[in-house]
Amino acid sequence: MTEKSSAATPEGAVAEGELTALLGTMPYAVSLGVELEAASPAETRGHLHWAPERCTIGGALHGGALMSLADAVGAVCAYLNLPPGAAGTTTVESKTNFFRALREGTARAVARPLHTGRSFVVVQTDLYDDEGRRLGQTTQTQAVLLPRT
Ligand SMILES: CC(C)(COP(=O)(O)OP(=O)(O)OC[C@H]1O[C@@H](n2cnc3c(N)ncnc32)[C@H](O)[C@@H]1OP(=O)(O)O)[C@@H](O)C(=O)NCCC(=O)NCCSC(=O)Cc1ccccc1
Repeated sequence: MTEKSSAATPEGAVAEGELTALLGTMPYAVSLGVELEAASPAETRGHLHWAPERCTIGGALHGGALMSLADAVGAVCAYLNLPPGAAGTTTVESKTNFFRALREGTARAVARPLHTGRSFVVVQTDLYDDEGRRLGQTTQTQAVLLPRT
């Protein structure tokens, strides 16, 4: 995410009516089918429904799709934790463990900040199935982008 909008302040949650516009700053996530449910600095939630065209062999949701879900939800969480004066954020590192395959239902992402610094925001995103079983976990590092002069 490279542009600050007036949709939210780092102190507060994003209004429900602003979630679509916020996700719309990431067209790839939108085209994949990621949906944003709630976004605040403390916790951001989103989901991606299982679909055959999002699968790899054996009907398992593709790992890249899960990473994309985690990255999009994590990026919003990082954005909401940017320090004053920041212009935006971008992913510079990401690591995912896949604990179980998703073959039906919905992958649900819950992102929380691990570290909010002047240079980097680190976000941990847990991925769950509809039964609350953990599908995986992503830890990503987001750079704090300053305005270009
Ligand atoms: C199977 C295993 C790898 C290992 O499981 P463990 O650590 O030993 O854990 P545990 O024993 O607790 O079992 C947990 C569940 O697994 C089931 N199960 C166990 N063994 C087998 C077996 N031999 N065969 C089948 N299933 C087996 C087991 O029944 C249980 O389910 P249940 O409770 O019965 O319903 C598991 O961690 C897994 O499926 N992870 C997700 C992998 C995944 O979906 N990756 C993404 C797609 S790849 C991709 O897209 C590439 C890519 C990536 C990134 C970017 C771009 C591209």
